[in-house]
Amino acid sequence: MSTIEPLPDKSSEASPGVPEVPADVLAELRSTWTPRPAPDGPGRAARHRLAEAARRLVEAVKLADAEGDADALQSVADDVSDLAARIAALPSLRDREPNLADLQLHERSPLVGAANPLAPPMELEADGPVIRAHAVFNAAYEGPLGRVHGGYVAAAFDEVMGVAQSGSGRLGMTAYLTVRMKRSTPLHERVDYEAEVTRVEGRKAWVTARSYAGGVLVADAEGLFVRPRALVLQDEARAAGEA
Ligand SMILES: CCCCC/C=C\C/C=C\C/C=C\C/C=C\CCCC(=O)SCCNC(=O)CCNC(=O)[C@H](O)C(C)(C)COP(=O)(O)OP(=O)(O)OC[C@H]1O[C@@H](n2cnc3c(N)ncnc32)[C@H](O)[C@@H]1OP(=O)(O)O
Repeated sequence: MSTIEPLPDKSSEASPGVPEVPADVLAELRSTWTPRPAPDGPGRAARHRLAEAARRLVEAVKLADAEGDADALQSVADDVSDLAARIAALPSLRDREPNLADLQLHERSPLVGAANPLAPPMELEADGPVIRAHAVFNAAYEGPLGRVHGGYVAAAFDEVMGVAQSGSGRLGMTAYLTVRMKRSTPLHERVDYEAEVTRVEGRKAWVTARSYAGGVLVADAEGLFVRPRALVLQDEARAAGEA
């Protein structure tokens, strides 16, 4: 894979670098995302299958030709509408407290969630300090013809970098994300991502990432993740309680 110059560091302060994160802390944070667990029962496996079928449905709808048979389109619109009503009538997550498996990113996220039909889904993998990911974007993600929409290019980076920030030892929210789109991100072929923390300062973590198609760099990104003040206060209260 080609390497690139890192994006410019927007801070004028001296870089304190990335502190060593204790292995157990890192493992606990990372275990939330990688590896993707097998479904914890037949209900979850069926839900994943449903999401996969819905992905195919969305792509097929996106590609349905308005110049084709209008009656057939009306007819399937009725069917899909009925289907949506049938699914909505099933027991819903709105009706109970979610459990841990429901809350996991790889279950619910719009990028990596196996149960979320909006997710390609991306696959994540921890490789030491680096988070790697890959995805194939179907026709539903098309922006410029044959290429991934720039908003999804950025969203995919946010996800991978959001997970990579666990390399800082604490989790924050995306404060800014800068994506440099050097080439178009192609549809229908595997796109690879890598992301890592480059610098940590208090509750701020800077993360950089790159994406590749066919081994060629297509985009890179820099982001700042900030642990919200309220959570830092909770961390401090917990640490004081444990002391
Ligand atoms: C709940 C957070 C922790 C959990 C993390 C999230 C999910 C975890 C669960 C599973 C997910 C795991 C991986 C996630 C995968 C994908 C991640 C996606 C993450 C997101 O998709 S998340 C949604 C989009 N995201 C937002 O919805 C943020 C909205 N926003 C805020 O919630 C606040 O804005 C916040 C919290 C960012 C800061 O608020 P705050 O009050 O705690 O802190 P404050 O403003 O004082 O800033 C403190 C210091 O950061 C500097 N600073 C702040 N913002 C800056 C900026 N933009 N540029 C440059 N510097 C900035 C200040 O200048 C100051 O610097 P200094 O201390 O040096 O003066």
